[in-house]
Amino acid sequence: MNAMANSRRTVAVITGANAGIGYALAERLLKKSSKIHLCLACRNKARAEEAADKLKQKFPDADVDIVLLDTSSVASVHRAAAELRNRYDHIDYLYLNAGMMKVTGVDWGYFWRGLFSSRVFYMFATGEGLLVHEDEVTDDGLQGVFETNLFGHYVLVKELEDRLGSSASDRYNRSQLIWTSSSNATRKNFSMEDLQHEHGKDPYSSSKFAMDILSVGLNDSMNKRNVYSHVVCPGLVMTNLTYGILPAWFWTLIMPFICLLRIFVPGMTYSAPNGAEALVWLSTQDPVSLDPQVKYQSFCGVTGHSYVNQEKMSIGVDEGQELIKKLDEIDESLQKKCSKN
Ligand SMILES: NC(=O)C1=CN([C@@H]2O[C@H](COP(=O)(O)OP(=O)(O)OC[C@H]3O[C@@H](n4cnc5c(N)ncnc54)[C@H](OP(=O)(O)O)[C@@H]3O)[C@@H](O)[C@H]2O)C=CC1
Ligand SMILES: CC(C)CCC[C@@H](C)[C@H]1CC[C@H]2C3=C(CC[C@]12C)[C@@]1(C)CCC(=O)C[C@@H]1CC3
Repeated sequence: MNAMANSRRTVAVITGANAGIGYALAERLLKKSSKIHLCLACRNKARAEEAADKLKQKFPDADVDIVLLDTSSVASVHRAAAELRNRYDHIDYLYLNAGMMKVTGVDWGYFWRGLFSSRVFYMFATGEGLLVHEDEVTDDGLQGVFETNLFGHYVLVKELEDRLGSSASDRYNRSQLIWTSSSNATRKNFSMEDLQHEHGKDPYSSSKFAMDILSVGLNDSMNKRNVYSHVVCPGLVMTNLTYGILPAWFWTLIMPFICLLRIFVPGMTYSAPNGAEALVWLSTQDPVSLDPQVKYQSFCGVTGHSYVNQEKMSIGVDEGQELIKKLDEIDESLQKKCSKN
């Protein structure tokens, strides 16, 4: 039995919920059950309020609130976690969805070569090697993509630990961590020795692969407390993130081509509600029955119907443990730095 079927109120917190996939997820969860309490965890107050108002207009009975959270700042994550602990004694679904990617261009030479090669469909499905990335350093002194996509979320999970899951005896008090990962996550862009991807060319892919490893590690350490972690790949979705790569008018122009491409590349979900399919589906599943080594992908048929596909990952539990140890070290060193200042 999952939390939806429980009589106490079901609480879902979604990071990056004011736009794109996070907002579509919020809408779809409310459509499915008006009883769910949603908390939109967003970095910008005006954008968060606008999203909450829009949801309340569409679902007048909905129970929606906001919390300010910037995953690129550990201080903000601590404040948000304290606020969430204050408001809720239990969180059923924690969607770790906020994310960013800084792209300066598309490698069109690589694209055209790929178009006439055997890796053409893989290229469209993953975008591997097609984008030219840049990164920044945050006020915490960490790499921006790493902190925003992964580390800030990890600290949030740690800070909310006593609001997640339960003692093993109360089997209904389960929590699910649902991470928005990506098909772009590849092992070859990740190194335990360069966790923040200071020296590499694809910080986004690195952060998403680290997310896949982290999820496996969290299952190992948290399943006994009834906390289950899973990664999702929403496919290629038209959001502010993709409009940062190519303009909206271009994506609209090639929409028929993208829909046709679904014959070979079903991850071309295109719309945010389609992209949210696997995120919604996971909330309906008994997490105990799910495989921690599977990535849940939102797929779409040519006619536009979305469905969930499961892709086996190949990640060792030892890798998960090692990553957690390294993230804890970064967390401790930041805390030391804070206490000195
Ligand atoms: N679009 C796609 O094709 C794919 C997206 N994804 C992933 O899906 C997730 C959602 O992205 P998507 O909806 O596409 O993109 P959007 O840019 O539309 O949404 C991203 C959300 O994350 C928020 N966000 C960004 N940085 C921070 C931060 N530092 N602190 C808190 N919130 C932040 C944004 O807030 P704000 O509005 O204030 O900027 C926004 O709400 C990301 O993790 C992305 O990597 C994965 C695969 C494919
Ligand atoms: C004619 C067009 C379809 C050409 C577009 C080429 C590329 C810009 C895109 C092809 C595959 C896309 C892709 C992403 C970004 C845009 C592409 C590279 C992502 C990397 C976006 C973020 C993700 O998390 C995964 C996406 C995979 C596919």
